Amino acid sequence: MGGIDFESSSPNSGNIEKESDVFEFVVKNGHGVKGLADTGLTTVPPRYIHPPQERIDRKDTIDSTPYLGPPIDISGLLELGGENKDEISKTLCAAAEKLGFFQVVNHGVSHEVMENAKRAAHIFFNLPREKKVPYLRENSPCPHVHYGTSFSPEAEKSLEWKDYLSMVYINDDEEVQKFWPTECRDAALAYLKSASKMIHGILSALLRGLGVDIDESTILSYSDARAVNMNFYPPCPNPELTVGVGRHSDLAALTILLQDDIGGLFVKAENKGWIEIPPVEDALVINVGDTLEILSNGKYKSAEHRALASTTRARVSVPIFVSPIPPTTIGPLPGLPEKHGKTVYRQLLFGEYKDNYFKGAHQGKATLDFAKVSN
Ligand SMILES: O=C(O)CCC(=O)C(=O)O
Ligand SMILES: [Fe+2]
Repeated sequence: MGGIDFESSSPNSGNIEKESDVFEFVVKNGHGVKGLADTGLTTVPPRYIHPPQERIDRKDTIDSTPYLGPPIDISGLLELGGENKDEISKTLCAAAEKLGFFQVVNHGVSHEVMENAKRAAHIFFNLPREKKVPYLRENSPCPHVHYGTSFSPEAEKSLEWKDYLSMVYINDDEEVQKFWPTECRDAALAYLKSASKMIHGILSALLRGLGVDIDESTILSYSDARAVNMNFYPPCPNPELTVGVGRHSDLAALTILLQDDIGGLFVKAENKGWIEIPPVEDALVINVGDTLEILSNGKYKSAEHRALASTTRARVSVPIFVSPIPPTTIGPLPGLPEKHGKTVYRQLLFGEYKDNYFKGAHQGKATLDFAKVSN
């Protein structure tokens, strides 16, 4: 892992001692936290140090057994006339209700497709800065692709030890996809496409499992927009002082997360404590996002989660965020408030919810307050 190419970077590179220099170097000049890690620093700069209550310590986790079952084999859900469809659907609904996170196997995405997606993430983030800066939000040729670091650097007191690339997919419009970086376009598209059947199967099972009438076109409308993100957590000298991703719940209806073999994904279990979702070869992690919590009137949990960087290896994860498009109304499905005897969330546009979600720094589960009915 050599040093960074100071020649081609900013005028103040080579001197990133001051906090403002760190921000300039990592965020503004697009070196990312990868560029910072490559300088060979031995302690994280103050801007990366999180308050003690936000830091992640594996020793503080609680036993996952009551919350996280074994990976769920969903092959029967995806096959035509699959035998144990009902049983699988019930298992998925119970997991979405209990923790909001579960793992699936036999989901239709091949080992090769998953390996290629992770490899593409490593390839992209290992590119020289010059190849990545064209995708910074302010430079990006298309609103459907951007490269960045941390969640909302301008708004955050402490930054996340993470760079990411986000690629939005609406349909097979090659005009849009042609703006995705060539280094990861094919791998991201193959992953997205082979996950499609599983996404529909899981979303249908969860929505139908709510026990109210819902038609096929409504189910489909909640997954009209998909984004593949590639998260990159470079090796970190002090993972105990910083966070890879801070506490948040996802905006999406569903998230399909491909994590590598390093581990470090932690989920809050019913306010009892944090559990780690262990890497399982060929499994995908599925989690309920805020949108599905809202649609389900609070029955399914959009759990708070966060991620830890590793001292020795670069960790990658590749989530697919499955959402409606902005003009879609979200709110408890008709009939649910009556069934539950209460209305937890109001009806609002997904676009309104999204704008509020991205307004500032991560707020844990507080984002959901925006959609709560006022009492
Ligand atoms: O990297 C991970 O394991 C989690 C990433 C995550 O939570 C996200 O991208 O929303
Ligand atoms: Fe997340």
